Amino acid sequence: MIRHLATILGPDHRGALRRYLAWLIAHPVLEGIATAFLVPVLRSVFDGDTQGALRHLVVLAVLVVATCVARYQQTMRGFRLAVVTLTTLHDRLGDHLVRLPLGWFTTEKVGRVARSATTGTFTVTNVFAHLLTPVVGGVVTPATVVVAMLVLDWRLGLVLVCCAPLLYVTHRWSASWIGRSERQRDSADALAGSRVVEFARAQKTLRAFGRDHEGYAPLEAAVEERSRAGGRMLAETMPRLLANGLAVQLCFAALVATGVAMALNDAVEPAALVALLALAARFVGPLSEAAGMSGMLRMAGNDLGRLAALLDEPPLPDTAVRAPLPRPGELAFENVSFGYDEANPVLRDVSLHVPAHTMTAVVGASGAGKTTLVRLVARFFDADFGTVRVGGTDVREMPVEQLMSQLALVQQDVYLFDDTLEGNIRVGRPDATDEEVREAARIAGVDEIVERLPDGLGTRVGEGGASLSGGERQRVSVARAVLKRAPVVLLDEATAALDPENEKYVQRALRTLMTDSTLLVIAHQLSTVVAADQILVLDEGRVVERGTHTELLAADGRYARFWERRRRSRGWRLVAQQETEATR
Ligand SMILES: Nc1ncnc2c1ncn2[C@@H]1O[C@H](COP(=O)(O)OP(=O)(O)OP(=O)(O)O)[C@@H](O)[C@H]1O
Repeated sequence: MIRHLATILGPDHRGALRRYLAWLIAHPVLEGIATAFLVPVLRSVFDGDTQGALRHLVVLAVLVVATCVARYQQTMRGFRLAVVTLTTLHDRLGDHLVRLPLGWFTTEKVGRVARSATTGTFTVTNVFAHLLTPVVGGVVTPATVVVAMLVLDWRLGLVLVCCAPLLYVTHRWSASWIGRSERQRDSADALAGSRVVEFARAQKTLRAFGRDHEGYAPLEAAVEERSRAGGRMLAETMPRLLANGLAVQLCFAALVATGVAMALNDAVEPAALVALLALAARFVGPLSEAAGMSGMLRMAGNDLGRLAALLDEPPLPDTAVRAPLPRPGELAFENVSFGYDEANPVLRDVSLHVPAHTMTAVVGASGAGKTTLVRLVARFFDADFGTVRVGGTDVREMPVEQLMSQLALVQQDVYLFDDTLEGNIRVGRPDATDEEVREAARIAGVDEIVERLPDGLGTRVGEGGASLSGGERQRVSVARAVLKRAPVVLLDEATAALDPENEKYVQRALRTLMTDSTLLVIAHQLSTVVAADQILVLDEGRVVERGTHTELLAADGRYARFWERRRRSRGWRLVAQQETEATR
């Protein structure tokens, strides 16, 4: 747990954490010694030794003051670390997330981040404020009492030493059970949470097929499992917490029995026995309190573990030194192989060269690896073998920020912020002038959307761009790319979202982009394919054909068959093809 706390607080606060831990241990040690001093005080009082009692009382007073100082230091330092966590954890999480590879952000992982950002922060502050003090005290105070007891009366001390393994084993046994059932409940919680989100997202589909009033079996199953896991956790936790408490009380009973037997055999003075039992009470009290908290501590440990694992997630290897770009705007793959897992390669020995200011269209069946190709350029993931070059330089040898300044990405699932249209286009280049924003909007056909909206470019688009159609959202994304004027544009053309109107604007934007940028397009529109300088046909992760439209048609291979199929199914699109050819 301490290792997790060190990870969560970060290197800047490790020294403060160490000092806090030192006080956290010093306090119960001093408290244990102060309690042990009660024995000589009480012995002197029972023996009628006033001088001795006074001497011991002075030492006791000094120890009590030292204990108070330690308690103050420990509380204040714990409080400060809790405040540090509250104020910096979200920043640290944010800083860490921006350094993770983009491919890391799956729905499940994003859900984990959201939960860690909320419950994790609460847990860390709770650990500092309420948990560590009683739990550390619950172990260190009794340990000090055992040492003191061995010094004051080795026989009773020995009883406590013999009790230690029993207490340890009971604690480990109950804590591991509680930890396990808490992990099961947490997984059930996470599953139920993601099923609720899935259910909300699936509403359109469920209603379209009239399935909305039948319930949603995966959600119901997840909710049921969550309530089962909650019940199981309660049923498994309570008896084990009670067993913990019972073990502590058994140890105390053994101590009392031994003491009484010793007193009956005149092996110890009754007065001394009372003093020693008073000390033994300090052994039992903190232990019982700590035993009661062990469940909470284990749960907090799991929470901290998850949060620390998130912060330990390896970031994208990055370099600080800007690399020279010997061939600006050029894009190349050299014998690149990649798989999301080792057993299933998705790209196999792919080599390609996209000269600056040209357009390359990638076509291929669904699952051929087209999107993966684009992801490797933007370092969503790094290639397993081979090299991806942008501007003639290996993408791994330039800082991520430099790489991103070279790229503009237009994806199918465009994310728009709950901001104005203008704000969303400006994401491409925040310092662009108003005139440049308007020009980018015009080129991408956003001005045509603007005319229909009440506040023009100042109209808010709703969360995720909810008030725009799929094609309109992609036009905004294209406008961002136009505004960014990046040397390389990676465009995953929308399939269904482009009606002829949208397609016309995207084509116009592609022509504009080509004057300044190099384009790698996952092409779905025949007009885009025909307009490309080079077409790559991808099949099961390999480039199986490459050339211009005319060359590939003449080769009468896969591309010719792809073209024929698409032409038949979307014959009317040939009009667009002719238009495009006419404009070249
Ligand atoms: N994040 C991921 N994790 C694991 N496998 C993935 C991931 N993304 C894609 N894949 C798998 O990699 C293969 C290639 O996917 P990719 O999305 O690159 O194909 P594509 O040619 O773009 O397909 P489509 O045209 O349908 O979008 C597919 O088998 C897919 O299931």
